Amino acid sequence: MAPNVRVSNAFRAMAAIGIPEETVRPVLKNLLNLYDKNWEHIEEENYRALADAIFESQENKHLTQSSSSEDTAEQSQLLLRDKRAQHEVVSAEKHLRDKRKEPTTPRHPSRLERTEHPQLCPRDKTTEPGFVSPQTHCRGKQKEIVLSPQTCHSQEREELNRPCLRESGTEFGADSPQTQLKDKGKKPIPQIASREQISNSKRTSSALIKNHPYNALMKPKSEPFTDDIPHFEVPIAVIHPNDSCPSRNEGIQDGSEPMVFLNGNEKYENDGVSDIPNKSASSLELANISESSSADFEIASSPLGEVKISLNCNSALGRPDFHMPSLDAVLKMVEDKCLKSYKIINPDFSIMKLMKELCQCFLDVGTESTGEKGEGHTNVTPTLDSLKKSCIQNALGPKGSRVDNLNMPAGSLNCSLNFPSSAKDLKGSQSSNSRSLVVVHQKQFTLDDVRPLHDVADISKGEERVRIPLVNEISSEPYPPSFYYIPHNIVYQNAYINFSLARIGDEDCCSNCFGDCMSSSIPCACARETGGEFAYTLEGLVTKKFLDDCISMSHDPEKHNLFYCQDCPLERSKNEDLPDQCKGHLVRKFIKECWSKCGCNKQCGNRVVQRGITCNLQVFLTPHGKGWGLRTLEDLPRGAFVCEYVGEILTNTELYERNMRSTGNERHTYPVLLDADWGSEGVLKDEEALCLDATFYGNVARFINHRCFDANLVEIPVEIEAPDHHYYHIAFFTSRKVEALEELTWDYGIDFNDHDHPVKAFRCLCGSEGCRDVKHTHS
Ligand SMILES: C[S@@+](CC[C@H](N)C(=O)[O-])C[C@H]1O[C@@H](n2cnc3c(N)ncnc32)[C@H](O)[C@@H]1O
Repeated sequence: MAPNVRVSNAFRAMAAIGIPEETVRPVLKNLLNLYDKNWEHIEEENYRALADAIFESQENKHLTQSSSSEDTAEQSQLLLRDKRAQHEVVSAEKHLRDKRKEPTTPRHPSRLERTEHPQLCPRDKTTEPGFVSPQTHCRGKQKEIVLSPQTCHSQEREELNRPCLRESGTEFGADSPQTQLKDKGKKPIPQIASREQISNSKRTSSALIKNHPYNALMKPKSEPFTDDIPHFEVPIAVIHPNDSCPSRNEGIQDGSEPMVFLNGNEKYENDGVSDIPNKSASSLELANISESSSADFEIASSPLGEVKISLNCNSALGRPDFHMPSLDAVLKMVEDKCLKSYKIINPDFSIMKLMKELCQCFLDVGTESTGEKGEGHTNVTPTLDSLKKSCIQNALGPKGSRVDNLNMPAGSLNCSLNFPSSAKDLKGSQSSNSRSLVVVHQKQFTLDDVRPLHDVADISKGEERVRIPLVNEISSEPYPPSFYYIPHNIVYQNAYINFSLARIGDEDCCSNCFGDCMSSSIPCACARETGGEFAYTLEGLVTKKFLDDCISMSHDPEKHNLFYCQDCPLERSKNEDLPDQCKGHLVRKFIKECWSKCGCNKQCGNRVVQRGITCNLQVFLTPHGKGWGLRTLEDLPRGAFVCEYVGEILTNTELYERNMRSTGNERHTYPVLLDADWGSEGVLKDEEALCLDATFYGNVARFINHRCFDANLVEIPVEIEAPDHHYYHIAFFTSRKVEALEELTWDYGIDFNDHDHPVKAFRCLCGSEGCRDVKHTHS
């Protein structure tokens, strides 16, 4: 083969994995020199040697920040000689093949085109809103993590690993146990994947990244770092363990002596750090694991269990070319190195997880050495909780009093790791033992602990078109539990929703309409789903017939169609090997609203739910023990839209994982299953079997209390953006005329007599004559 063809082929192969020609060129040149123009070595295994050399040269470039291309070339040559034969490299061809594999999903037939669901049967309440997936098995699998011995420079950093979130229709990577489950049985992940490659792929196609083997490497967006806390910089105690990870090193730390160096089980003093100002072992413990003379690795902990990791790279000192690298770049490089050098193929691997493991190890070892670990009432919390505690600390005044209006941005749980002198004022949350190591008493810190208080003038914080005030006229209970107010649903992580315009066929939109579709004498294509008639009246209310049908479905589900999945996602996630039979899903009526591909305007009468809340609502403390509730401040006619049920969109498996992790008092709302139209989709994949959870992220609907039978709201599925019927909006409409100041209620569909249900139902205080919580009503 002619050399120029071979060069082009090499460029093409590298381009396929996202490496530009200008990056390839100098490395290829060096490689050819090194291999004496022996192309076979370069071409074998899909240019493995070349890709390897490029990655290493780039890593090296990051490390030294050498701007000279000659330097880079020299470094690549050096690296090439030292190249490890065992490295595995992404197969360029495979990657290219994967990239081409865009999933295509056929348009789903409209409801009218579909065949009717034949089976009729009594309703099973476990399929109702209020049903929480009952899976309970635990999947706490320990990861194998190998620490890279290579030195690197980093400032101290913390990251709070909040749940990964993305706006509906956008994609963030997976970084969760769910991914493990989802990817179960799939091929191992190729071991070199830069974050750029991932995000490039992401831009190419969200559908692609969904199924992309690299998606497990993508991490939730990092929180801002806290990187300049001077009192962490000098160690109080220094540990030199034999291991790189402080595993079971039974070192003894003596809190009465602030400067204690530990080497394995040996203890010796070091005067060099004894005069650290403003330090006290009771407020801060710090271990320094010095692996080599070139780098120090420090871990600090506070009495609250907060842990800070710091890497000091001595070799950087005195180098004129050194500049502070971006932490993201450092983390990315370490992840890449770990993946390449140590062949870590756990799809969940991330350097932040490794750091957290490290913190956990640090605390484990620390508390183990006190001899107090293992008692049922104590627990050393991992970094996440520690950080949260730090936030609480910041939220408290000098004597532990709450500081109102803590200025913490919504959407951020991150906070700096400060150790205020009042740390000890947090009585009950922690204690120090005689050696000043910290034992944190088991306390479940929830969102309530870390979120700022609500804005009583508008609980939506300006997110809605109307203000939604909060009042408490009956007790001193100050605020409802904290949550993030979101006006629109947000995908938690793995839920698959495709909002692409290309998927909306001509029969699913009215591109030829203009102005208000309702003013036309002939209903447009968007009315097709509702039998050729709009579900809304000219006044914007749900039509009587449509509303009656929906209310009847809610009251007497057994009189309506239930669809039985052949392979029910709910049962599948309970027991993958031997799933139970589907318990049935109610086939509900849909409203289909006009949307962006339609020619009408935003004021079109067939756009009600998407315009958001328009009536005046108020969150209030209910008088009879139901907690907070929602009421209207104005009279509402029958069929009026009140609000949507907004929350995180989770897959059924994710909900199961969440339920497994949640503690009883953490759950404030009921997840709602979006199973109304599962029958139209054939066998649903887990990422298509969706539900909403408004516990942590939600809107005002999370305050709507349950009422058996005669609730004044009814929920109606509304299709807006996605013609795929596994995703729709849940909208609440009034089922009758509601007067100002009446509490708004909704029938959660709970079967209070189902004592086998994994989620214990609350004691119903709805007061309805037809209350289904018979045992409690009559006791
Ligand atoms: C979606 S939340 C409603 C808002 C809630 N009351 C609050 O204070 O945040 C559901 C929870 O409210 C309470 N709740 C709702 N309806 C109730 C009822 N009819 N009787 C008693 N408690 C009720 C239960 O604790 C339930 O778990």
